[in-house]
Amino acid sequence: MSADVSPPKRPLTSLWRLRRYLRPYVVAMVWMFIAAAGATGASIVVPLVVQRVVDGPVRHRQPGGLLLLGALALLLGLVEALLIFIRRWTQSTTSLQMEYAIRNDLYAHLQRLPMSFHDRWQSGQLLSRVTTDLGVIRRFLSFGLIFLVVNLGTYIVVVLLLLRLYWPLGLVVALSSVPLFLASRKFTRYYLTISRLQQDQLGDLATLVEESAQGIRVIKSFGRRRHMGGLFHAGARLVHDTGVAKARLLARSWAEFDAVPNVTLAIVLVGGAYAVASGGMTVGGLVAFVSLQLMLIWPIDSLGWIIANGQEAMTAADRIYEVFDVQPSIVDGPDRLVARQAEGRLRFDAVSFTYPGADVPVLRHIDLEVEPGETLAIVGVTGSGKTSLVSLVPRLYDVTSGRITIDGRDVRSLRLDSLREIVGVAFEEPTLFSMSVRENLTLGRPDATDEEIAEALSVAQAEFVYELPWGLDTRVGEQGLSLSGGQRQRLALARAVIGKPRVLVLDDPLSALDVHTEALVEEALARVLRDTTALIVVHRPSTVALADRVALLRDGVIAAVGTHSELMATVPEYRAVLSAEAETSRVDA
Ligand SMILES: Nc1ncnc2c1ncn2[C@@H]1O[C@H](COP(=O)(O)OP(=O)(O)OP(=O)(O)O)[C@@H](O)[C@H]1O
Repeated sequence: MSADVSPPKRPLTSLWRLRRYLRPYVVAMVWMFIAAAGATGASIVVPLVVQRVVDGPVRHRQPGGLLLLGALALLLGLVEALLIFIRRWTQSTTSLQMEYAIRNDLYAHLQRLPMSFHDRWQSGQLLSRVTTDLGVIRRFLSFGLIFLVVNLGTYIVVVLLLLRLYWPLGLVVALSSVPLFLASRKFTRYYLTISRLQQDQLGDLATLVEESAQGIRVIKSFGRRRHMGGLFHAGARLVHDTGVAKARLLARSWAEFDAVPNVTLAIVLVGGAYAVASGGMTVGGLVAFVSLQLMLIWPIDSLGWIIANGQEAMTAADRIYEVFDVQPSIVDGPDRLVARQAEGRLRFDAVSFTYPGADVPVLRHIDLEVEPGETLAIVGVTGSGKTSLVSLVPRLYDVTSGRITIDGRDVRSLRLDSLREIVGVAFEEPTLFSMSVRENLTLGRPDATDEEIAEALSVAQAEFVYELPWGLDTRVGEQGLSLSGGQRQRLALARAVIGKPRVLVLDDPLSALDVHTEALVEEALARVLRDTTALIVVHRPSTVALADRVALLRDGVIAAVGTHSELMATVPEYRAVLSAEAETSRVDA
């Protein structure tokens, strides 16, 4: 998913849908509004006290009367300050708690979404949704929403008071809301599109930064620093241009919003002076009128900011619900198969598979049976569908037709935790997380004992971890100690075999190992494979020796199945594939 210039489709609905996160804080929100309304109420009363001061003690030259009214004004000021403190305290805690809850739910949802979703979405887009967009929503919930309600309330109350004080000028102020309404409508229309565009562009930029951080080795070794710099520059320029357009729109609208109360104020001053001169109004009345009207400047001025804030929150909510609305397609089945009692008979029954969104199937009518304890190697030229085939067993993707069974049970009928306890997996690209070696190893089996860890490390010939500065507690991965490709691969293999899963799926797990280490790993792995059903994608002829039988995959179809020697003797294509692979590995070595 990349930047999309179309405006969001249902922004208000998306924002409204977030109300369920507000629900636990309804009481706090009510207090917040009461405090905000109280503070504004206190500040509105002050001009009315001033009116009494001007028309009373000042006009009649009675300083004694000032004391009481002065004390009242002081009290009102103190009440206002206290209420503002209560509002700010409550709003920051509740909005941060809401942000925390939404962020946790969004992350959990992302983890539930299938591989096909992650294939389609840029990681930077997801990153910006989990960070920036949630921040925008928090700011709206903590400021925008409150000021929207409070300012609207202030506007209505003050206009009513003004009408009561002197209705002809009150009417002028009331009518000034018409141009304000028109200006805000125009602003809303453009701002929504532009803020969505900018948020999408920021997501694209985050993707670029992430990819170039991950691929820094390739960028440097190919001397592509300038090229990547150019790409970043172009992306950053887009964000800059959109930001400038957004700021100009805001500035223009701000000026329009600002002009209205100031023009109205000028009319009021002239009209008010005339009304006082002709006896329609007292001096105190005019002072109160003008003071009250000045109180409208902030609510009107901030209108642009509040609308902008609200619109950004709508866009952010829309972007978040785009993710929330994707239903996890790979979900738990009803059955549980106890890992210890599973036999591990694996069957592909007329399996076909097409990647979501693709037109052509990558696997067609695959029929395979792997007996408990048997090892089946998958061999085929690059792109023939080997990785796709093995990814279907742990349900990284679901078959398009046919079924895969373990002990006669369709994998889709099993609970995912049960399936993943039975199936251990290692892929060619060994991903390690920024955690300790132990945490990386026990990712799928948090309850693994030290003996099980030691056994797995011995199978994968990965005892080097004991030599690391803090042994099993050494932090590896992106933020930790850098390991070599072969070391990472051996850790990933150990992670797969830990706790002896009934079914082992290995996608070319030894590709990064030197010939000597590979031989040692194979020897140890052979012992594990005796009791485990295994499906191993194999490129090197030496690894084929681990397998009891081999299936040759050609263009997504099983072309031949048999023992290594049978296929070597009878299938020239098999010989060709393996000798080509052997050639490649010799060159690699
Ligand atoms: N996530 C994906 N979405 C769409 N098509 C994909 C995806 N992953 C792989 N393919 C396509 O499926 C086909 C088979 O790919 P696959 O990775 O299964 O082949 P392979 O035999 O494992 O290749 P290799 O030996 O190079 O790893 C390829 O044509 C590839 O372009």
